[in-house]
Amino acid sequence: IIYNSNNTVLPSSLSLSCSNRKREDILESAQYFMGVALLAARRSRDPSTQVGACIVNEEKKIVGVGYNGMPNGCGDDSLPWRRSGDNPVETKYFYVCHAELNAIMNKNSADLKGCTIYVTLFPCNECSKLLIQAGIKNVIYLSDKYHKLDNVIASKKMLDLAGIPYENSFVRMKAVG
Ligand SMILES: O=c1ccn([C@H]2C[C@H](O)[C@@H](COP(=O)(O)O)O2)c(=O)[nH]1
Ligand SMILES: [Zn+2]
Repeated sequence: IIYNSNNTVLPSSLSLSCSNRKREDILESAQYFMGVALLAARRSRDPSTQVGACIVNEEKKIVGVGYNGMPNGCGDDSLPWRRSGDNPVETKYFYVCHAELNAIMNKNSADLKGCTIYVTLFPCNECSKLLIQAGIKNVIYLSDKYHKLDNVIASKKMLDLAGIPYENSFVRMKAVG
């Protein structure tokens, strides 16, 4: 049975021609997984940078999704979202849980060995430590806007030493076509 967008059943002749038509614009899997990461990022309350992460296992099944947000139970607006202040305790950086951390904590499988993470921002040094220790084997990222910051330089150093490749998703999609 085929339904149209109003949830009414289509006549059989129409449904036949619809179901026979080959769809040309299906999402390639890397686009799909980064799309899930981008959608997760839209849940973030961070006013300046919203990050989403989607962890995928070797069978290409999503096993964890997360976005940057304040720790559970801390309230949506009880902690500051400011980037700067006289005292670092008044900024977000001591509190916010990174998207990668949340994706790992949200995992629905026993472990993450051999998984790939799709993440909208290049992982910081703390997240790369988590990814390495969790057994993640690949990082696909979208933005590298903080590539000049020491934490990202350190992050890449650790990923390199651990033999974990990282790839920009635009480059990857071009290669896949
Ligand atoms: O690996 C990372 C690095 C950063 N984030 C989050 C943490 C913050 O909420 C923002 C960065 O804020 P800026 O205002 O751009 O400094 O991104 C993350 O989730 N994962
Ligand atoms: Zn991080």
